[in-house]
Amino acid sequence: MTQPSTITSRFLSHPQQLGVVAVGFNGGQMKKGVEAAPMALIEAGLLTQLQEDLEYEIHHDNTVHYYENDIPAEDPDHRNMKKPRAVSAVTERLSSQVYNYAKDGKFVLTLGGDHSIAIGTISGTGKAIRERLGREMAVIWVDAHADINVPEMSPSGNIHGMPMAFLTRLAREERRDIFGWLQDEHIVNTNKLVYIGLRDVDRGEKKLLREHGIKAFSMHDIDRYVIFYLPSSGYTGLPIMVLVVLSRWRSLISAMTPPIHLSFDVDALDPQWAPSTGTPVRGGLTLREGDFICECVHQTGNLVAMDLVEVNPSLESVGAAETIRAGCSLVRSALGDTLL
Ligand SMILES: NC(=[NH2+])NCCC[C@H](N)C(=O)O
Repeated sequence: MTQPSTITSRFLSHPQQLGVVAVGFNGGQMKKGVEAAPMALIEAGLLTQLQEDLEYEIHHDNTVHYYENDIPAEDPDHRNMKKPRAVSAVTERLSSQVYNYAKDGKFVLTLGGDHSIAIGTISGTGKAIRERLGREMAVIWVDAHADINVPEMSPSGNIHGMPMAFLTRLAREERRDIFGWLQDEHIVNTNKLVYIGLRDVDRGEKKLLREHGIKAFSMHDIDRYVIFYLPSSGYTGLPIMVLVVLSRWRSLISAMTPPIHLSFDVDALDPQWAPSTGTPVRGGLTLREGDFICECVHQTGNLVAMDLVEVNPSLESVGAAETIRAGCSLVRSALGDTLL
């Protein structure tokens, strides 16, 4: 039915080896259920598909990590952050789990969990890439939200809205137990960050994106290419968006020759395709557009790691299965599955 990827990986020494980390963590936000996503994705057959159809050699401890022993009993708010010590301890542990796979030149796939876990995954791959290749990694963040709130300006205090602020050092904290463990080797340069799919960006975040010249393709950008190119062509919307965004993207990506960590929040998809998520926002990507982004990123040959986050199977009874299926599809596309 399918076959392994034909794309040559530019940065992995063992591109067919897949390190998988299953992170059942929900402490970056307040809704229960997101911790069940890794098990739901695995039960839906994701790892089997990667192994059997795409011929990956899976390295997984067959455990969903809930990090119970890392979560402190007492965790009062700090600088407007909720559960700061828990998120810090879990992401610190996760960072070394991801690093251990990435340092061997394996691809690392992390199944979340809420998006706060990206503090762990991206810091772990970033450190390994610096050590292995002596270069900085780029991050493609596909999401309805920018998740770059500095704690004081966050409207919710939920850390899943802040990971990119800590990872770029726009937010800093000296306390070791509250992200003070993040070192230079873990950090992402703001000029190596690209957003896709944004449509719910807080006021303070908009200011940060502007001030730091952070590249972002919002849903407006995706719509614009469709509308501009539609009248002059016989194609329907999607292929045109594909053509235009692809060409925009190709140059962006070749300019961005660094290794890429793809952090995909399922809420980048429209709730029509992925309703079972904690902070859904209407007007998002179709499933095909999401898959297409993943396919393009795979085709660069630069991809070294992927996170899939914010699937929450308990929020919707009917929509949960659909959201899980969409999540599986995104991961397969990023790992080289093709339609033909
Ligand atoms: N990963 C997510 N779903 N993030 C949603 C963040 C929502 C809002 N911007 C906040 O900071 O609270």
